[in-house]
Amino acid sequence: MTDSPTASRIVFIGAGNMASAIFGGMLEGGYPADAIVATSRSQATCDTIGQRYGIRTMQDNLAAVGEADVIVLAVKPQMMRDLCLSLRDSVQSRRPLIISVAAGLDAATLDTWLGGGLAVIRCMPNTPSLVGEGASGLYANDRVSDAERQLATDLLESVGLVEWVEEEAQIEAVTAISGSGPAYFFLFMESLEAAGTALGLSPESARRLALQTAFGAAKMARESEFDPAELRRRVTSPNGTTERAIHTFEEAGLAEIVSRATHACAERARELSSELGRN
Ligand SMILES: NC(=O)C1=CN([C@@H]2O[C@H](COP(=O)(O)OP(=O)(O)OC[C@H]3O[C@@H](n4cnc5c(N)ncnc54)[C@H](O)[C@@H]3O)[C@@H](O)[C@H]2O)C=CC1
Ligand SMILES: O=C(O)[C@@H]1CCC=N1
Repeated sequence: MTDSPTASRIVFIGAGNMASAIFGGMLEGGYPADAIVATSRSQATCDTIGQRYGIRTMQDNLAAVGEADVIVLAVKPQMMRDLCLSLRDSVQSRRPLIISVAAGLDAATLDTWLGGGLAVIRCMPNTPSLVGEGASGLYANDRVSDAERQLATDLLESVGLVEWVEEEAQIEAVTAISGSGPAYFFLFMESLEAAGTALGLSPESARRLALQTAFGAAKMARESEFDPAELRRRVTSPNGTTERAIHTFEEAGLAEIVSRATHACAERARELSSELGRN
């Protein structure tokens, strides 16, 4: 399969949004294309992905898995049980490292569906992986070796930040903050763009200003010696314009809204776990 003997052969099952964000980012980071395979049930998707990324694609999961060192399970949580059962025999004979990116499905359930006794890593990535700016939370079951942990770290670090958690339940918090988090920031950008348009800017101009401001603030917050609260204070002149806006956010309960939204997200991850893990 591969012309790159040192690179682990990674098979992505389910070449959708999240898988393509990760392998797209890995390729950008220099991972050899001939060591990555992605599968999809649709031949049209296989063709599109193959052309766009230059990796091998196939519809046949079993053929792909038969040559894998690492399998990244990247289908929707609701599809995962049937997928795992279909892979069970092949996975049991080859015993690759399993990395699941599915929200709400615990490692023990996945391991059981796959026949048991496997090294399973739960990963909660996010879509900015596509541009090398992802954030992934990882949890390993006790069969994962140090070398496999390092391999997973290397793979996910090639698309962004990696945070290991020691308790599997912490993956729900990761989901609530960074897994789903890009959508919160996109929502804020949408709102800022709409507000800019309502205030008289052209939609194009409002979008450019909103996006650049989000990017600039994130870059500054990441690179600065000061924390976000201090950076916010430095924008906020006493009795100035920002103060009026921040006051409006606070009066409307922004912190409470963020808390409720992230708790609802984590709760949905727990619900998925009990809905899907029961089978
Ligand atoms: N989209 C996101 O921001 C994030 C998604 N995730 C997780 O990633 C997983 C995938 O989500 P998305 O990429 O958003 O979904 P998606 O729907 O874009 O991708 C899933 C892909 O799997 C394919 N698929 C389904 N069954 C298959 C099978 N048996 N064999 C091969 N391919 C199959 C589908 O055709 C689809 O292309 C989910 O479990 C989700 O919880 C995790 C973190 C962030
Ligand atoms: O919305 C979802 O369920 C997935 C998991 C985290 C981000 N997207």
